[in-house]
This record gives sequence, C-alpha cells and structure tokens, in this order.
Amino acid sequence: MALLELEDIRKTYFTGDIALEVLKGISFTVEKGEMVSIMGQSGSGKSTLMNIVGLLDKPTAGTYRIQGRSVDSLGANDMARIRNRSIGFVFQSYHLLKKVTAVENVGLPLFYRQVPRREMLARAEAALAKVDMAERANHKPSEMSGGQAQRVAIARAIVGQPELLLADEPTGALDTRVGDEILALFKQLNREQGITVVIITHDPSVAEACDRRLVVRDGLLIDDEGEFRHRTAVAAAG
Ligand SMILES: Nc1ncnc2c1ncn2[C@@H]1O[C@H](COP(=O)(O)OP(=O)(O)OP(=O)(O)O)[C@@H](O)[C@H]1O
Repeated sequence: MALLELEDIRKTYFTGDIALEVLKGISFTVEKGEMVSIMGQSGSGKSTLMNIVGLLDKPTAGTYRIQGRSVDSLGANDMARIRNRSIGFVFQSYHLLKKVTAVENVGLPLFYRQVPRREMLARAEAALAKVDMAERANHKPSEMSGGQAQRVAIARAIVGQPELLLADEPTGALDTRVGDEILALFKQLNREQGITVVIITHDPSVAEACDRRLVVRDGLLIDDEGEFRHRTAVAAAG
C-alpha cells in the first residue's frame, strides 16, 4: 500500500462570486521511505497542495488516501488525530514557542496525545539527540541560531514517530551552508529511520537533494523526475 495516493485532486477557492481553480487535477503516489520534493513557482499551488497532503484542508474534488484511508470520509477530529500521529510538520519559520525550552517545544505533540510528562520529556530528549541538539535541550528559541531552531523544529516533527515528514520551504530562511546541513539531516532521517520525506520548495537546489522531484505549474503536475528509477528499484526489490 502506498503511503500517499492522490487521484485527480482539484481545489477551487471561492471569493464572493469569483472561483479560482488552483489545483486542476493532480495525481501521484508516494511510497513509504521515499524522499520527494514538490517544486513550483510562487502561486503555482504548492501550499494548497501541502495543506491537502497534510490534512489541513480537503480537496474540492478527487480522491486522497493516506495509509489507505480516504480523507473524504474523515471528519475534523479524525483528520486532526491522523495529522498528530502520522505527520510531522516543518515550516520555513520554525513555528516554535518562543518562551519555552527546546525540550518542551519538542514534547508538545506528545502533550497533545496526553503522554505522561516524564515519558514526554524522555522522548523529547531522544528526538533532540537525533538532530544533534541534546546539549541545547534547556535553551529557548531566542538563544538559538536559525539552523539550531530548525533542528529543534525537526525534532518536534519526529518525536511522535510519524510516517511522513512534511516540510514547507524548510531552508528558506537559512543561508546556503546551514540549509545544506538541514537537508543532510532530512536525508539522514530518511535513510536511517525510514521516514518518508516530502519537501515543498521553490528552490531547485533543495529539490536536487531529493531522490524524486515533482514539479507543479499552474495547478498541474508537469514533471515527476526520479519516479521511474524509484519504481524500477521497488519492482526489482519486490
Ligand atoms: N484561502 C484562499 N482563498 C482564496 N485564494 C487562495 C487561498 N489560498 C491561496 N489562494 C490563491 O491560490 C493560488 C495558489 O496559492 P498557493 O499559496 O497554493 O501557492 P504557492 O505555490 O504555495 O505560492 P508561494 O510559493 O508564494 O507560497 C494563489 O493565487 C493564491 O492567491
């Protein structure tokens, strides 16, 4: 079973009487363990697609299945639960709580799952160690560089052991060297922990770091580079 299956996904926004069709029929699947980028210029519909893939919004038409479950049939509570359990989000601007320490920030998804505090802190510390931030566990985001803050955000994204890491321009606020380190970290998590990674970006060098590159233009998927090689590898392995 594919982790993500999108079939003819469409999204239309309505502003008053005006309809804007942003996604015009997008289909692709992502298998477990893939590292994929979704690239497109500003306004091409990337964030709209990310919101759908991340269960933050529903398509206007088409079928989206995550772990074999069609999103169509899910209510808001089910969507929130799957989002919390199965998806780790990483954003360009980190979205950390400024006034609490790294370890408390990282533990937050577990807090929402009502994991006991002692276990929450232990797992948050383990996640910080995976992103090489164990020594900063008690620092607040204001005491960190952008790269360090993004590492903490990645630890928060993986602390609940999600199937999918979904990142929106994760290196957009970082200089090239630090951005490359963050991409290397995504690759390491993908290779060593088997987490499926989907990175939304407008930056070709970020896309280049991924095994497979989807390109969206004007609401349509116009390229899927690397897909054939991946399918061939899967076929050969299985
Ligand atoms: N909630 C909304 N209501 C109406 N129009 C919207 C809404 N969200 C996005 N749009 C429009 O949909 C189009 C695609 O937006 P989207 O944010 O998905 O593009 P994007 O590729 O992520 O762009 P960027 O890289 O600039 O973030 C844009 O024209 C935008 O103005």
